[in-house]
Formats: sequence, C-alpha cells, structure tokens
Amino acid sequence: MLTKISHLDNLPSTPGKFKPDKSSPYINRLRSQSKLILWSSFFAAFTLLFYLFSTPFVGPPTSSRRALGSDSWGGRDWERRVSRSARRRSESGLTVLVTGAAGFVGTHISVALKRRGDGVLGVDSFNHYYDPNLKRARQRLLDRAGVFVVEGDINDASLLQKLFDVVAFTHVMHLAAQAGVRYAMQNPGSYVHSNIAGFVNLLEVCKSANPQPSIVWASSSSVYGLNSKVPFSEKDRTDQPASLYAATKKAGEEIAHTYNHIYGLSITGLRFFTVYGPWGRPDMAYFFFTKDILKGKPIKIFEAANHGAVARDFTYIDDIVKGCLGALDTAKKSTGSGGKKKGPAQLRVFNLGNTAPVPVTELVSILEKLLKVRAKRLVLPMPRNGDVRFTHANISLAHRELGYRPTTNLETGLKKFVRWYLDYYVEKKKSAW
Ligand SMILES: O=C(O)[C@H]1O[C@H](OP(=O)(O)OP(=O)(O)OC[C@H]2O[C@@H](n3ccc(=O)[nH]c3=O)[C@H](O)[C@@H]2O)[C@H](O)[C@@H](O)[C@@H]1O
Repeated sequence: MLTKISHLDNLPSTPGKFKPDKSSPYINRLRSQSKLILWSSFFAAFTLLFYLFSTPFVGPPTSSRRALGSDSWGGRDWERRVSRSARRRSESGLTVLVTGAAGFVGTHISVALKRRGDGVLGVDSFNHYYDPNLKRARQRLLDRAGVFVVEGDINDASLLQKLFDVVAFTHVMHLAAQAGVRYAMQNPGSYVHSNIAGFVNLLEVCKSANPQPSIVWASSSSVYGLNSKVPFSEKDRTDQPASLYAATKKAGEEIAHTYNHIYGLSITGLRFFTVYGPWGRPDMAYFFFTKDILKGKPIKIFEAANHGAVARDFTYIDDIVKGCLGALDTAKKSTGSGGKKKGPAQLRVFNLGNTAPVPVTELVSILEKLLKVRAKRLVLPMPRNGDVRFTHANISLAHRELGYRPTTNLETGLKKFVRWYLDYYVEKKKSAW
C-alpha cells in the first residue's frame, strides 16, 4: 500500500506533463497500467463522494430508522409536503402537530383545525390494533382536506425531532395512544409503549424545541376508576385505576406534571368520556354492537351485581372537537427555552363528557330502533376485565374555562353514526374509499 502511494506521489499534478521513460518497454507498459489504475481509482472515489454529498438529508441513519419501521419519511419532497400541510392561513392561526391523526378523534380534530385555517401536520403509526383499512380511509379524507399524515411512531425521537426542525409548531394535539380498556389484559406492553414511553418521548422533544409548543393531550374518564362520588369532578381522587389502561393514562397526568414543573411546558389533559360517532373505533361497544346486530349475531351486555345497570356518559365526537379546540385556543404559551424553564407554566386538566349517563341496555335499544333490527341480547355479569360500572362527568370547569357545552344527545349522535356506518360499510363497496 505504502509503495503504491509513493509511486503515485511521483506523478505530476497535470497528466499532460507526464513524460514516460522510453528506454524500457516493460517499464513503460507497467507505468501506463499504473496510470490507468490511478485514474480509475480517482474516478471511482469522485463518483462515490459526489453521490454521498448530493443525496438529500433524510433524517437519521437508515439502520436506526429501519429498526423503528419508519422508512417512509425524509427527502426534499417529503419536507415540502410537511411544510405545506403545516402552513396556516393567517398569522393569528395555530400550527399544530396532531399525533394519532388517522385515529377517530385525531381525524375529526385535524379536519376541524384545517377548515378554520390553522396549519396541521399529522403523525400516525397506522398500527393494526383495529382494521388499518379504516385508518387509511381516514387518511384519504385528511389528504383531501389538505392534511398530510406522516407515518411513524411517537417513540421515534429522530422523526419527531425532524418534524420540529422543519416546522415551528405552536401547539401539539397529542392523541396517539393505545386505547381500549379490556385489551390491556391481552397486550399490556402496548399500553406502556404508547401511553408512557411514547408520551415521554414526545415531551422530551417538545421540551427541547425552540420555541416550545403548548401541549393538549387525551387523558381518559377511566382515571376515576373506582371513584364512586358522582358526577366525577376534576378534584375527585384518581388513585384507584381499575385497568392498566387507566393506570397508564393516570401516569400520563403525573408525567405531564413533571414536564410542566421542570421544563415549563404548558400542558392540558382532557379526560374524554366514551367518545362515539362517525369514523369511530371498531373496538368500542356501540360500533361492534351495530355490526353484530346487523349480522344477527348475539351481543353481550354486561350488568353489575344485583342486576345493576352499567352506564356510560357517551359523548358525541363533534362536542369533543369543540372542547379540544377550546383547550388549544386557551392554552398559554410554554415558558421554557433550550430545555430550561423560565417561569411557571400552565398545567390544566378537564373533563369532556356529556353529563347525561345512559345505561348500555338503553344504547342497545336506540341502535335497534335506528337499525330496525332486534338485537340478540346476552346479559352477563360484568367480568373483571377493567370495566367500571358507570361514568358521569361534571363539566363545569370545562364550561367555565373552555366554553365547553355539549349539545348532542345519544339518540341524535347515534343516528349520525348509523348513517355513516351504513354508508361506509354497505355503500363502500360501490364507491372507492
Ligand atoms: O371514557 C373513556 O375514558 C374510555 O371510553 C371507552 O371505554 P368504555 O367506556 O369502556 O367504552 P366501550 O368499550 O365502548 O364500552 C362501553 C360500555 O359497554 C359495555 N360493554 C362492552 C363490551 C361488551 O361486549 N359488552 C358491554 O356491555 C362496557 O362495560 C361499557 O359499559 C374507550 O374505549 C376508551 O378508550 C376510553 O378511554
């Protein structure tokens, strides 16, 4: 190797000036071969360097992105799409990163924000917890509304970092989560992954962002757990979760406190009460009851001890959207910068419910009426699977601070859901979603 380098050292810098020694043909042939090898090597090295430096920056090293399964982001076109989607129509508008944007609540909020002129960028992992086709259909809906949804996991720090490098988000609407109360017994790890590790990862990126965004995120009515004082008020105890799902949402509230306290992040937690409506989640009872009633399959209706009713404060999606917008609009700025707190920051938690609990049996009766099909009811004692007997929200705080006032009763909301369901699942085959 060294000999070769010294040999190359003898070459003049300008090839035209090279004068071969004509005295020995053998040496001459050797020299011209070396010359060929040298220039070929130069050419190869140049081509390699040109390729390396002309490739646009596409985020973290490929290996780490591959490991996280988020291969689909990066590049100039991608950055342009991200910027365009996040562009707000006026200076007074918000620039919002919506996590879980292809989810039920995420889709509705993203469209609502975009419609009123805010900049919106979505991120969603498109996991297979429930039918990913439904998430893709929501994505197409969002695309038509001008919202780009980046495919990626909130645990992917380099992706989130990249999004904040491209866009100065003023707000984060954090809805990406592992939802569902009963599924926590089957797959506890997924709750820790999304609702704890994912949330912490997001807050880590937000705390270091400059400027720090204000964060509004989805907690859950389930944090009230075994609390029996009704209606549930934000002041009531939330230290008796009945499911791991509830425990991870409660943990989220405590984690929010920590990041607010140390880093000055402005954080608002919203305790959603059994949200339902068009484009909803197929794992929720009202959704699969509809499916099973139409198929003539029996549905299980849980009842409490001594034939006690199990009831939920079902809340219609449009009311939830109004509550979320109210929370975003009243969120104060975070106070930190460069990962350091500069002063006290806002920390809030609100119930977003309907304040009108309805027994599950009544939900089924409304569905029967709307679907014009008799349900095959199988009444069973409520299993020990994390469910609570009833939920009922006190919403005076949200009313006072966010102007939150739900206006949709269960029958009206279910009518809209059923109309969507029939259109989507029955008419879907005719139109191309
Ligand atoms: O409010 C909340 O915080 C939670 O609301 C719902 O959880 P849940 O109220 O349990 O909603 P469903 O799973 O749709 O159950 C509704 C009711 O139907 C009952 N149910 C469920 C399933 C079933 O087969 N039979 C049945 O009677 C449940 O016991 C419950 O009372 C969501 O699934 C959670 O993600 C959310 O966080």
